[in-house]
Amino acid sequence: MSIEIENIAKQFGSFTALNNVSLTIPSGELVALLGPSGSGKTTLLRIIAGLETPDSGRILFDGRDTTESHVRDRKVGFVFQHYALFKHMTVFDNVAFGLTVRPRETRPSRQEIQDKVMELLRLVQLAGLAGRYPSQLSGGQRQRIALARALAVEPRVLLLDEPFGALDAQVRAELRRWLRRLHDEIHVTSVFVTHDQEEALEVADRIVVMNRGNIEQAGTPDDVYEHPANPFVLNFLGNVNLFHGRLQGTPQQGRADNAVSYVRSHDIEIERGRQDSSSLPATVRHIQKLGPQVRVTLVVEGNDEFVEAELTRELFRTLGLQQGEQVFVRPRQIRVFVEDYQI
Ligand SMILES: Nc1ncnc2c1ncn2[C@@H]1O[C@H](COP(=O)(O)OP(=O)(O)OP(=O)(O)O)[C@@H](O)[C@H]1O
Repeated sequence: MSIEIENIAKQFGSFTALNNVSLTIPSGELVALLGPSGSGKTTLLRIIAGLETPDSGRILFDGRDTTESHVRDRKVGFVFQHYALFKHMTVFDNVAFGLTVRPRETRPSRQEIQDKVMELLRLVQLAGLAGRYPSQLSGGQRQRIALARALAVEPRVLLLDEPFGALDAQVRAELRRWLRRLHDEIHVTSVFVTHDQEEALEVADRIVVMNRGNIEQAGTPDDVYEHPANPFVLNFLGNVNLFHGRLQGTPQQGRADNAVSYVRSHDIEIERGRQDSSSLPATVRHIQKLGPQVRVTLVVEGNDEFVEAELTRELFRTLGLQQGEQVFVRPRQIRVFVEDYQI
């Protein structure tokens, strides 16, 4: 089912949580709402769900206005960060819950419920744990059960609010790959909230970058990463360096005086000798090893601007860099934005 978000605005007192937000989510897409804390992601998700009422604007499901319809009638499935499984019920009963509480006329038979729950447990790869209680599961398993429970009622839309937020990094990474595969199987239109750019880039068909109640950009992961619409998006999707009024002789030459050049840390090359005028002399200030990567902080000569470069360990070893050394930095890919924008 497609979702259209039309001019949604929401204030909390004098605070603008959503500022006339519009967005179309095609049927079957997996969309990430990505943004810093307080940018309005959860508020938008709750409005789509019908848990919150917008001050103005409409939400359409398959072209039909849902603004006035009750949460119950929207056929929305939810998964939240903190697993809200019923502690006193087994995994089986948790997943069956949405079906067993249906009024008698629409409730499936006992056998149908049994088949459906077991099918869902197989889908989330936990068929062997039907008899366990939530306290006997790991965090990742609980989230998969929460997802099976949300899917049991065959939602037309699945909404996930930081579903893996409370889990450790490794489980998170596993679960997001799993969610992607699951979505490829079931194709239910899904919207998930995250502040983790890696999660959004890896999982989503489309990323909606939010900031202060506005949508900064919506596009495929490649789009937003390769063609960020503004410095906010660029900065939110990776470490960047700013160069104010430097980098003469580079492609942005001749642009406005207030133009600022942005270069991602992994697009900064470090050279032993100066190749041409696009290299800037710099001193190595700090070296930090981060697993397979090495982050090198440098100070560009002539001003006090710090530049961060990210290199592979291999390249770092080849260069044999030492703290305090003089080298040259060359920005590989430069993006220029006129400075009327605050990150
Ligand atoms: N019921 C409420 N009453 C008052 N202010 C609220 C309410 N709900 C949200 N807000 C405020 O609206 C802003 C947006 O909140 P929201 O939860 O949508 O942000 P978010 O992008 O999901 O952030 P996070 O990643 O921290 O959950 C926040 O500043 C929050 O404090």
